Amino acid sequence: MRRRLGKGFWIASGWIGLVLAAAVLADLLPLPGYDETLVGPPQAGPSLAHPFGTDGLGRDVFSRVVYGARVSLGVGIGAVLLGLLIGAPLGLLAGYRGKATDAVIMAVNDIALAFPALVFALAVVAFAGANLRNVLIVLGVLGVPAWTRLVRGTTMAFAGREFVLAARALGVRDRRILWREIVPNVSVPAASYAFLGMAVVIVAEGSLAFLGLSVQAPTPTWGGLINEGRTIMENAPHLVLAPALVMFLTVLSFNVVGDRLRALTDVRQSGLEHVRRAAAQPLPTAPHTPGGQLLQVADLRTHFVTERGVVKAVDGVSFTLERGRTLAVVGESGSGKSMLIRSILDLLPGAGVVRGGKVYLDGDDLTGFSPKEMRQVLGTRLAAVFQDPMTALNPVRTIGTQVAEPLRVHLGLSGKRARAHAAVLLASVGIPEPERVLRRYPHQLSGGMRQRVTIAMALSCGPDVLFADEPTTALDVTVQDQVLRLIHRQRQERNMATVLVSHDLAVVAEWADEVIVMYAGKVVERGPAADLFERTRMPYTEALLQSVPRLTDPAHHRLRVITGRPPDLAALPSGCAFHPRCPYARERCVTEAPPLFQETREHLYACWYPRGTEAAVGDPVPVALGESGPADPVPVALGESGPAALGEPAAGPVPAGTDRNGSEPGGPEHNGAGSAGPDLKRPELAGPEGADNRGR
Ligand SMILES: Nc1ncnc2c1ncn2[C@@H]1O[C@H](COP(=O)(O)OP(=O)(O)OP(=O)(O)O)[C@@H](O)[C@H]1O
Repeated sequence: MRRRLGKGFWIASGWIGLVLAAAVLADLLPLPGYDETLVGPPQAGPSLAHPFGTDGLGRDVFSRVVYGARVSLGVGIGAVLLGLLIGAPLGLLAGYRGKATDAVIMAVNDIALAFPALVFALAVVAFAGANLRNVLIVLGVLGVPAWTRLVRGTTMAFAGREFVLAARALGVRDRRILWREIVPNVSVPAASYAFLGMAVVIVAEGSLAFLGLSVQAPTPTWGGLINEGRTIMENAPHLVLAPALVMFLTVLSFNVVGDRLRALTDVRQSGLEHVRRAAAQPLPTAPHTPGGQLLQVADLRTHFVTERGVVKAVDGVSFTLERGRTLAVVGESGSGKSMLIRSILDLLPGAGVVRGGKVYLDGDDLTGFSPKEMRQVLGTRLAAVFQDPMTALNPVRTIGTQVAEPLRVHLGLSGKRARAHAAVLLASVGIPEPERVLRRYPHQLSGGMRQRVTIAMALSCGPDVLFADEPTTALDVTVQDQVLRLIHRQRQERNMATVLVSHDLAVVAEWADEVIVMYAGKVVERGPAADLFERTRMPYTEALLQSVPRLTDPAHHRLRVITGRPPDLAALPSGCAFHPRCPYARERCVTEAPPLFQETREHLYACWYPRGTEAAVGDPVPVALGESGPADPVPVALGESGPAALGEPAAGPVPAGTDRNGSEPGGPEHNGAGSAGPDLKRPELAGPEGADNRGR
């Protein structure tokens, strides 16, 4: 810290400390009184007895500058504290609550900012009387809008960070999140701004004093001293130079300290697109009766109302999950994987977002839960691990306080017992010397250790379902496997269900029982992992599989990529959203969006011309030459939200050339595995087949 702050910071801090100490201890210092006349010859220059000389009445200027510091620093510190006390809570509220609260607070704030501050200060002080209290109040109140703006911006940036999301996913109350997660992080930029603000207030007070509108004589102030000396400046320049120099050095020091503290903070925007505050209508909800599954998601939709239009980040996703199983969600970046998880956990960003559909946990309709009820579920029955363990942990709190948090919140353990339990938890996820790790800060641990900590936190209250959103993306490859093994082992030991978001198909092939492939917010293929990889039907899934690098590829082999760009979710192409990138697209794909068809009871796909079936016979046919092709498949009776989507058998016939029981279709045209299927049996990607060859 010392090295990063630099020498300038320490010199400036030293100067501020010196001036502050002199101002506070002035009465104890061996100084003549600030209003004691003729302690030396009038207008005498600096000497040993009077380092800053004397003024026209023979008063000691050094003593007057020291006592003047009381007013300048007193007003500086007092006004900044006043602005902070009013502005910071308003900023926290606006930044954390968002929506209407933010709109109202910021509208009032913007009006306040439009006032010409100094003119306002002059008018108020002239009217109410020039004294220390009035000057302090006026300058303090004038600082409120800037404080509100600063704290609001910082709060917003941190409210979108993963450690806040993680705290929310643990069911921690808003007030506690504000105090424990946001305030400590806001305090560093706030401290920086406080120093910069003090410099501004000292100058403002000096200006008022110079105009005779601050504390009145005989109490000296720096601005007042400069004003006094101005008239005899030609004969005694030290009368102006001494207080001006001290004031200059003090203001400079406050600026240097504030600036160095600011450089320590790296508050970036959350990266979320700007969302228009539109009065979005709730999406209709599909009627559905829950069955006996642990987690059931029915027709889940998450739409963002943005300036570019409605972004359908999640659009009608349905699936079910049993205890002890792992469901993998795969897809390119931006396909809606994370939003699906956040939508299930009800952890969506506030403004402009609408959610529809149903989420059932053990038969309980979570979509009907109040925020308070949802907080009881998060952390206890549902838990989440996020991508980057560095951002998922609060950098300014020790591991111990963070791991103990859910234990205190949900299990009501006392500080000591929570800490003891936290050590046991850390040990259970393979962290050596847990007691020592509890005292550490996140940056003192390796990436793998940090992710183990977040997993321990997520598992602390024994959740039924663990959501792991790309838990290994930010980790070294050597650590990735350990973390996935850990999640897998914990899943087995605790009989949890796991939802694993990943874009790494090798990981999915190794660890998942079931797979959902997402494209443009929709499920385009879904089924048991082995079945889906062996009998890939959707060309997008096939393309994803083909783009996985293989150890058997020759050296300098060009990686296969999915051509084209992922679609703009606010302006999706007509028909099948994948058709502009699909080498097999025909006319029907351009005009009609395919529903989900059944390959087997569990294996569903959204494609008019699925791979490895008669419908896909022959070479790719260009869109322009298209026709609707042979043997149209028959959609699942109720689309994704229907019973088949939730594990019940579908009505209606199955596509020609396919087998509802999932047996291998015959005939030379059936490659049976899509073109990518056999690759998944490669030892380097999938390992030996079978549901549980992973009992590590
Ligand atoms: N606040 C928001 N406003 C508008 N659109 C958003 C917002 N948040 C996310 N989106 C959009 O939702 C889509 C899905 O995002 P999501 O984060 O779920 O993708 P992802 O598949 O998890 O990608 P990645 O693998 O990169 O994390 C993206 O296109 C994104 O632009």
